[in-house]
Amino acid sequence: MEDQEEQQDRTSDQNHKPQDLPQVLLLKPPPVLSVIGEQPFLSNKYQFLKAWESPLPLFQFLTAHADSIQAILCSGAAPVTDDLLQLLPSVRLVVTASAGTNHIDLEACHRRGISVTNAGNVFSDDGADAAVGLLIDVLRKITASDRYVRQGLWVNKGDYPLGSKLRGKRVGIVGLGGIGLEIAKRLDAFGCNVLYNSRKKKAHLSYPFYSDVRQLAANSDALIICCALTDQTRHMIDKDVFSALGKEGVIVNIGRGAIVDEKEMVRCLVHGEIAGAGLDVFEKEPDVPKELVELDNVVLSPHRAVFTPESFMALCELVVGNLEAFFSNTPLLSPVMDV
Ligand SMILES: O=CC(=O)O
Repeated sequence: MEDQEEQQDRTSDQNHKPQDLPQVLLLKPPPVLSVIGEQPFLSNKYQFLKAWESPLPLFQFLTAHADSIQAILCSGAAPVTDDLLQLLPSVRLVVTASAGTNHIDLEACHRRGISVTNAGNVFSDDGADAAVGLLIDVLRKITASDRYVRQGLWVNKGDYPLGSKLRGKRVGIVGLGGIGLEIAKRLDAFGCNVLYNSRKKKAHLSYPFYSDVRQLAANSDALIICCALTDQTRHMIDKDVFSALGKEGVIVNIGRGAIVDEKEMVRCLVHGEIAGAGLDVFEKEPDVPKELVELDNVVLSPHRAVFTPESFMALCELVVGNLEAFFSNTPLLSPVMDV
């Protein structure tokens, strides 16, 4: 026999015709949807409107639904610009399925009274694991020596050159947010000396703070970039930072490609002005400068540092939680901006 409460719930669900429900716009499928599927996101409080499934040109599609779209679910693949928001006057919430918010015009959201949520801390562990993994890989030449063995060079050419020890290294973390703090914890356990640069000194932490990223680089053997991409941080890791890091220095970037002056980084790597790099992010993804592909002291990864099925499950709960909170007028779970 069917549970009576459930039957009542279903009856009340049926009273909402989908066309009556407020709509959540998706311009492109965020990666979490492709991995987890749509089922966990379904609700009787809102309806997903998937732009890519419509035969209409985007502009027409958006104007047709302009009054009913109250929220946008986005990811880095589909920017939320002022022009887009201009077309959608009923939008009051932007939920991004990412930690980074550089694809959202935050100033326009603020001006238009639109709240924004992100992935909060759900990616912190995986992001930190990947960052430390890339650092160890570059220092100990793990994927490079894997290639050496697979190509039969161990037999033909002899022993592979030694890598460098992690313990005792001075590692400068650029951006001590959720991911940066998890990186610091892991590096503590590996016996590294952690130092950091951040917007502000964290009063409760004893790691040495450097307000100038060049000074941080000058005192570090490796730099790990995990800050947000903003107007202030774009190309912050430049020629001067690389020269301060020096010939033995290693850079790891799991933040955003454009935080680093990529041309300059490639030049420094090609000329041996820094020792190596572990890179999950690039300026023009998915394009990776061909020089990097040819360098054995560079480890490359396709912007996957923070993604695991487990982190996607947690993200799914958070996204649904934020949408449910918004539509039931309760506090958002991971606000970046709550207006
Ligand atoms: O890069 C991934 C994210 O910002 O979540």
